[in-house]
Amino acid sequence: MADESWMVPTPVQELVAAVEEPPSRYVLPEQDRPGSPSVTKDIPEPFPVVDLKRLPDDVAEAAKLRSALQSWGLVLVTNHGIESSLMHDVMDASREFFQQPLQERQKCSNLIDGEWFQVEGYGNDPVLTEDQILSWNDRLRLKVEPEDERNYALWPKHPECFRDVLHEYTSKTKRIRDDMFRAMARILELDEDHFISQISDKAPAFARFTYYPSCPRPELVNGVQAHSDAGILTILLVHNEVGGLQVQRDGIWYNVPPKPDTLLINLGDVMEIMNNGVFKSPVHRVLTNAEKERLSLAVFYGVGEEKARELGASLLDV
Ligand SMILES: O=C(O)CCC(=O)C(=O)O
Ligand SMILES: [Fe+2]
Repeated sequence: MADESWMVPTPVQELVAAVEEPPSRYVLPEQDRPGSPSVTKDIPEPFPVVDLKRLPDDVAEAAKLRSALQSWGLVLVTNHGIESSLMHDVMDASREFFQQPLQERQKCSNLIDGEWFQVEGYGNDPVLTEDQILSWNDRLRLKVEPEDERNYALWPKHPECFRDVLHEYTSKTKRIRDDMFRAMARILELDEDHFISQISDKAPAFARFTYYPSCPRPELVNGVQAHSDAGILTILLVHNEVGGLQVQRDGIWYNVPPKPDTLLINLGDVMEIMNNGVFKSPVHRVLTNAEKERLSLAVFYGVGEEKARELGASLLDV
């Protein structure tokens, strides 16, 4: 039988302990490496930070949001309704999960029979071809919406609070999603419920916890390869403000500065289609770091397959 072990790489967390250099499967072709030859800059100040609670009544705040979504497709939000203690709790729970021995983490594995990828669970993203360049991260991906489709068998049992904390966190991010929908509809002079009414109660959402171990040669690899998110919008929380996220515009990569207690919201491809391209779905990537590990939690909101098909969007992760 053909050797198909390439389909199931060793978790990066285990790899780092064993190698001094990233293995060739992680090394980017020269032209795609961070910093070369493309230019990297810091996002020009002031980077858009929007107060979510003030959006409905404050024209200046809404103008900031419009400009951020038109020029970057992403925005940092404050006053979003998630207490800083809950932000810490969800990240601590995630860190505790990744700190467990491999055998424990694999109880949530995204492989069926140790071989076939499923969309949920712990591991790496699907490896589709033998020459695919791998990303320097391990992740845990869980369906959080609709709630009755959660597969709790894949949710970590340790730490014990994991389930409750993630539930509380995602019930709040859903409210943020809806606040953003209403704000975008108002900006576009549509009925306030325009976007909300198009999204069914059965629309899916996934939480993705990503762990980026520190990398001995960050200039050779990507933490996450360049991509745009497929769905409607993504709400991102980064632990301890470790940088690394970059967004591309006009061929230039810009560093996105993380800020304490803020969430980063970026739009996805389906949203770009739904608003006729006024607001962008940004191409972004994550770089690694020689000194620090990085931990993030992204909650991806989609429209569901039926609506995506109607809109002619890609059916992946919607
Ligand atoms: O970890 C991050 O900062 C972003 C990850 C990301 O872009 C993704 O998972 O789609
Ligand atoms: Fe992304």
